[in-house]
Amino acid sequence: MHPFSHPSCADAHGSAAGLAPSPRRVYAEAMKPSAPAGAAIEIRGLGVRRGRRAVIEHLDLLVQAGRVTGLLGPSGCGKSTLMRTVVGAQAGVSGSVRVLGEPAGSRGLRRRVAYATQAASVYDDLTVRQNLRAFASAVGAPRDDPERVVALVGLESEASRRVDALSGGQRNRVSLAAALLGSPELLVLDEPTVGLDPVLRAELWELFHRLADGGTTLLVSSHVMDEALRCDDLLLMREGRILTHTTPGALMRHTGTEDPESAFLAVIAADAEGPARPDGEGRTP
Ligand SMILES: Nc1ncnc2c1ncn2[C@@H]1O[C@H](COP(=O)(O)OP(=O)(O)OP(=O)(O)O)[C@@H](O)[C@H]1O
Repeated sequence: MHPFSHPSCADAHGSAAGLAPSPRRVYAEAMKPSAPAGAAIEIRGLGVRRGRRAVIEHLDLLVQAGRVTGLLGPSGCGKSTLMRTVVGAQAGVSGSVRVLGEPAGSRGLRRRVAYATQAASVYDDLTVRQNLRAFASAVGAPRDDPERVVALVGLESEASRRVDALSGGQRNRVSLAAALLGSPELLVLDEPTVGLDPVLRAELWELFHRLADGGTTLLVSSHVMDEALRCDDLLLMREGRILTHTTPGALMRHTGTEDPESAFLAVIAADAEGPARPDGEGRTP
């Protein structure tokens, strides 16, 4: 994996065959995102145990290639665990997790997948440029790639500064820049916009979409529900489950709410209405 490193079907809700669809089924069908061909991440029957706890159980998920998929949910719901699983860095995993057509964590994915963790993994006693040169060499990125990625994350004026002299948000952007080295096909970014002001946050989301337009797949976590509106596809997660896999537009339309926070609450309420039916009418494509 890249040094950073590169280091669902959600619930089923439906009516019995031959009967008019229930409101819950209509809701579930409407919440399905558009499904362009090609899944970058395919997860079947995932379970993850951390210590004695089952943190994720029976999770199925397809993440479409070339899109920005947001993974949103409250603190402790399992976002980081799911991301670590996708990059092959999580122990205690059962089920099938395939990434770009290969088992998660395979050697063949080393340079194709990049992961930026919540805590910036950079050398404090090196400058931004020195950090990026070191990581570029580790992943076999082109020689001029450090300058390219520094510009992408808007850190040109800090490139000669030591990382320990940077703010928390700037350090995180160094980490993000490192993940961009070598132009990986899948970027897994754990809360990349934490600690950033609104302008920088908006710029980073623009960057994510530019990368996706160029064919990169991005899985981006956040616990700030407002960021949901910036994603192409949305995964709303709670207590180790994907409650729904949708798009921002469909989420707002079908919950009839005016803000993502209320929409999330509406999804939780709908989920609590009844048990899922194992009839394949899931919300995930
Ligand atoms: N090392 C660990 N050992 C045992 N349980 C853990 C460990 N790390 C996390 N957990 C538990 O796993 C669950 C999921 O944690 P995870 O870090 O994946 O959540 P998260 O949604 O990313 O949270 P946050 O937004 O706060 O980062 C939590 O209940 C947490 O307590």
